[in-house]
Amino acid sequence: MATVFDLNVVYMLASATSLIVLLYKWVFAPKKQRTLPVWAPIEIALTSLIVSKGGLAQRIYTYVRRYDGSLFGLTWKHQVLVNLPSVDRLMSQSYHTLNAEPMQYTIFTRVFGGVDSAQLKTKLEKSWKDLLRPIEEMFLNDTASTVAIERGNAFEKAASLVTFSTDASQMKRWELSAGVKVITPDVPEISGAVEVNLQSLTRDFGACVAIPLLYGQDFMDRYSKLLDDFWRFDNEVFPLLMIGIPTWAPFKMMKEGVTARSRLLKEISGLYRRIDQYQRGEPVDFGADLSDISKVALERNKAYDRQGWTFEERGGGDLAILWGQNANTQPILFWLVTYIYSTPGLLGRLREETAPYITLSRNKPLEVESTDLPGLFSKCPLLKACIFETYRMANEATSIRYVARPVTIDDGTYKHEMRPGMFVSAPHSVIQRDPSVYPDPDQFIPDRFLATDAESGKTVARYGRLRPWGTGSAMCKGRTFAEKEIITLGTAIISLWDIGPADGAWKLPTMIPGTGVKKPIKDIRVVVSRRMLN
Ligand code: HEM
Repeated sequence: MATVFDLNVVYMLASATSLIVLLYKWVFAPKKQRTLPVWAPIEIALTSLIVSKGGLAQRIYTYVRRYDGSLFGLTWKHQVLVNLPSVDRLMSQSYHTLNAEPMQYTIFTRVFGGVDSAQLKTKLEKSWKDLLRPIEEMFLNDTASTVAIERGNAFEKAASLVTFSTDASQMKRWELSAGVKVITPDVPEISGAVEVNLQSLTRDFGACVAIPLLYGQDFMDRYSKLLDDFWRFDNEVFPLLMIGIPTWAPFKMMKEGVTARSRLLKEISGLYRRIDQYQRGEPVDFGADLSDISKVALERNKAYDRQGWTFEERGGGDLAILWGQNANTQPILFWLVTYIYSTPGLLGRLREETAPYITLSRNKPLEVESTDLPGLFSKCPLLKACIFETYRMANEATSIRYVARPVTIDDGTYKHEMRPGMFVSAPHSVIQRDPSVYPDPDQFIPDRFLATDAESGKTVARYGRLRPWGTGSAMCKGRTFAEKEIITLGTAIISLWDIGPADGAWKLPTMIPGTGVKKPIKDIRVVVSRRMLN
């Protein structure tokens, strides 16, 4: 009897063990699949939170994690590298070892509407470098990015940041979602005042300057819902899709966001159809004017064409670029403007610093007559420090790579062997609110990024440990343009406008995680009036 019982137990244990082994293999075993696990973004967010808060949660996590040292994560498939000292060196490995392309394919198919298939994967692999090259040529190259910024006419547009109009047909595009309320009308000698939603106004203003540089003015004018659709997609469905929530999930936010994405995809693929007609010398749909379309879009169309991308696929491929160009830059502009106006004394210091590089008209209303953009970009350390401090407060950059070949991570006293098939992520923002790195981390203190250059003795802004653009060879390809855009638009706004809180005192909104840059939980109501020179 006892033997039968023992055998039963043995059989049960054997079956349970086999089941566990099978399940383990199914969940954790190496697979050929080269997409980021859906739970990895949650693991990155939770790890960053737990590690920055410390305490019991961190002790438990440290105990149950799979590796030691700077590596956090429960499975071999994905590891989060927290404050790894050698992270820059590790991420600078060639793409044969650490590859960013599988991550891009993941976002492309999970978020930007690409339909996962072996053919699409091959198309992306074969086109990836040709699709990135034109972006590097326009957005990373120093001269080309300055030329692009000049073409954007930001100072001229900024003179109409608010038009003091209540008639939508007379308003500028960036005012349309800003809840404009005219408080006092604008007359020649006394500036009017309008109450607006600052986030909406600044981010749409930035998008209206940037998007035509990429896709031409006709695209903006033809697609009247572009900005609403873009922000709805970015704010509402991007994070949900990234963690694998299906597009059919029955809630309003998903439904509306997916509809907005469908329109974006349709409009961008329509644009690429027109670009294709234009390049082939065929009649262009609607007789659209494509004379100001960027070389980026023209070159990308040729790259898509070489690998036989359909126009629908081109729509998804370029939604990624439209998103990359705007999703971080415009919210950073909003936070920068908010911090400049709400930090006592800062506006005056910045107006003084930037004054030598802009000539203001003495006429009313105030306008910028001429600018010295190279001077603005290279000789305004305080403004740059303000932008760095804004990144520190609001930006959450992460570098995610696929391990394509075995690699050893050098982690001080530890050495970790990473095997092909896994993903590693470096959330660079973990230190951004650490008081041992940045004293008074919740205060906006731009001067912390200023230093004296040992050779020239001049004051310069230095990034230090901040990594807003990620790191390594897949670091942001739009960073030169983005920084110049933020400097230019920020300067244009502070030179021409006074902005104050609508209810008498600045109260900065709580920040909530976004898709890179944090969002305000609620927009801020402000009063905008013309700057009056004495
Ligand atoms: C403040 C604005 C911006 C921020 C904070 C930002 C940040 C980032 C970050 C953190 C990455 C990932 C880097 C990594 O994996 O290590 C990235 C990638 C990228 N960004 Fe930006 N970005 C900004 C603006 C732009 C602009 C204006 C463009 C222009 C189109 C752009 C294009 C790209 C592209 C193409 C990549 C992928 C690079 C690759 O995989 O090789 N970004 N960006």
